[in-house]
Amino acid sequence: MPLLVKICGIKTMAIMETALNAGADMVGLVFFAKSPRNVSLATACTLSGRTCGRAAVVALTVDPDDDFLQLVMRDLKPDLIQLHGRETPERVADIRQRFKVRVMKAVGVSARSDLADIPAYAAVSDMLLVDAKPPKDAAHPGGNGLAFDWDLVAGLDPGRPVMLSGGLDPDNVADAIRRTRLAGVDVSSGVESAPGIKDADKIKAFVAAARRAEAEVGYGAAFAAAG
Ligand SMILES: O=C(O)c1ccccc1N[C@@H]1O[C@H](COP(=O)(O)O)[C@@H](O)[C@H]1O
Repeated sequence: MPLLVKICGIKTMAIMETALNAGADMVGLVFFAKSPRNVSLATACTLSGRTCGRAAVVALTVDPDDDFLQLVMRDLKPDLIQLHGRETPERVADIRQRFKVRVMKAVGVSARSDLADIPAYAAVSDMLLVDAKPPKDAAHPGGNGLAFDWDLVAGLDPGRPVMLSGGLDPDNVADAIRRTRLAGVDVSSGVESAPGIKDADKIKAFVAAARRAEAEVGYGAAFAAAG
């Protein structure tokens, strides 16, 4: 399978266009009021319209309630809901079933013991995202630009595609891909010039570096060989 590259926290048309032209497979729209990347539903719908099917639209939510999800599903119709809060496996299953939507559950990792929850989430999610566990006093559950020990998730295969995030940037993404060989990479802070301000050159550099590493590692080759 080809490597998936997600650019998260897009707020403007120009940056959406940059991410699409750079070759991002997934674009993330953040619905979290405390985030510098937060967008309104109306803005998200406008941004999403620009994709014209060139990338999957991901709605990033944190412990969303059903009323909010109903609006998101009615107006935005995202390809995927990213759940980046304290959603239990039961709640993930409930959202997936109730709203008939694909879900990607984020799991915070700082130690091997954090991987214990992965099988339960894999059983009820379409994809997983492993991210740095936020510090206890962090204002945000993600988007903190913090990396974790990638060796903890190297080759992780819970039966669902797993994306890597947390402190990735154009300079370290190739190493992260080589070391983990996960299904995809997701970035927010690492392609910004300031919190919430995306940098077009960094986005292009990030996607290019990820694609070079993808070719070097041979993503897709094993899949093709397997038939
Ligand atoms: O981006 C945010 O502001 C955000 C807010 C709340 C939850 C998650 C958020 N972002 C996600 O966090 C990871 C890591 O981001 P970073 O590259 O370390 O900044 C990524 O999946 C973002 O989608």
